[in-house]
Amino acid sequence: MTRPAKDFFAPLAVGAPAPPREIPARPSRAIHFFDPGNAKMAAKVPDMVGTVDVLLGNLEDAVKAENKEKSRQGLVDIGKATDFGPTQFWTRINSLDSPWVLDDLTTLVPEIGDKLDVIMVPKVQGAEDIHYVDRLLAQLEAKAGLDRPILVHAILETARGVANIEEICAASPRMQGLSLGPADLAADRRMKTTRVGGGHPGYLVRQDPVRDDLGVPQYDSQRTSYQQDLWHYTIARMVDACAMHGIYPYYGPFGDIKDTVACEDQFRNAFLLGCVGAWSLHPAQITIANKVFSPSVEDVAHARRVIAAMGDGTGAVMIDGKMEDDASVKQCQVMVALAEELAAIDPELKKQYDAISADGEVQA
Ligand SMILES: CC(=O)SCCNC(=O)CCNC(=O)[C@H](O)C(C)(C)COP(=O)(O)OP(=O)(O)OC[C@H]1O[C@@H](n2cnc3c(N)ncnc32)[C@H](O)[C@@H]1OP(=O)(O)O
Ligand SMILES: CC(=O)C(=O)O
Ligand SMILES: [Mg+2]
Repeated sequence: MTRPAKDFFAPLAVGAPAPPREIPARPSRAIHFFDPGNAKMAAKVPDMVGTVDVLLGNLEDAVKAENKEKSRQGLVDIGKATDFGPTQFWTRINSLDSPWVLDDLTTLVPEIGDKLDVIMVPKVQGAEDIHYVDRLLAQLEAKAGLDRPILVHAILETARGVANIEEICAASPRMQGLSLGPADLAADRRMKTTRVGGGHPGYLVRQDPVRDDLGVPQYDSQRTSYQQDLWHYTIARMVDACAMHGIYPYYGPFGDIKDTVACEDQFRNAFLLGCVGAWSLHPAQITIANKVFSPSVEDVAHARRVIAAMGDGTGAVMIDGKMEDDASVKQCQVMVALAEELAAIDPELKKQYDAISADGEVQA
């Protein structure tokens, strides 16, 4: 059950910081996963600061059971030693039914709670999971004397989690966003796939058969087929639930690291539908996410042109043969606002966007 409005923003423990009234729109095009217990990966973290929007120390799946303590301690060491500058610092804790999660939270909050921006909670099933984390975080924050609340991000990776999506988003003012967990979700739904995200060649639609002169279908005729997106439904639900609650949706992992082309396509589908970022499992995927989740110069130029032409934003104008009105100007404002947020943290993008005049002309 949701708390009544008068209590929704009250701290859940005496001395805990006040929960946020609004979740800031911090750029998070790539949430880059690393195992803090893996010495080679951990050594790369300081140099990655500033090159990626989010660095996430992963403690859950992909960390072997025998290495859980080592990874947790590695995360504490990295958190203490690193100045994260403009880069956000997140972690993915172990699942709430695991033997490790309590130690994850009771270690991380006192040790590096002042550095952690967001805690990602896997396999969230419903509001009850967020309520548990919310109260425990408040108690730990109060005990540690933190003055800033840690935000919470839920991974949707069970059918129940997807069915309860709205209540999960609404469960706490700490809720920062949702990620798709396609691998566990596929298993939980009993989908017949064996991949970590991405498409499947068998999930397609096929053109109707050609008919002969008598109208008889020629089933063995050449028929084009089009692969479909397995994740469209879930991402679309996530986008609506997040937009309704003022929080942020993310595509999750794309496991075929070598298939950079399909990764870019999958990320772009998510970007176009409304996601703000995706996960990166390997350094090569940071470049892809940064490219895809940054609006192109052409799109920003067009958006500025429409905004300039629309004056106070009402009425209708014709630009390049297309009707623009109040609704298209709002889309253009979304594009320009994102470009401005990204320009503030990405000097290369700033240079590109600065070359676009207020009325959409691109200077050479
Ligand atoms: C379904 C889910 O839950 S998804 C989320 C959980 N999964 C993860 O977090 C996986 C994270 N990524 C990884 O573990 C690794 O990238 C793997 C296993 C996929 C591939 O690792 P490798 O075989 O070492 O890849 P590769 O040889 O291309 O690595 C090149 C270099 O990048 C480093 N590297 C690879 N992945 C990462 C990473 N995520 N972060 C930082 N450095 C990395 C490697 O250590 C290697 O360093 P070196 O040049 O000093 O030797
Ligand atoms: C992202 C994740 O944890 C999954 O796909 O299962
Ligand atoms: Mg998972």
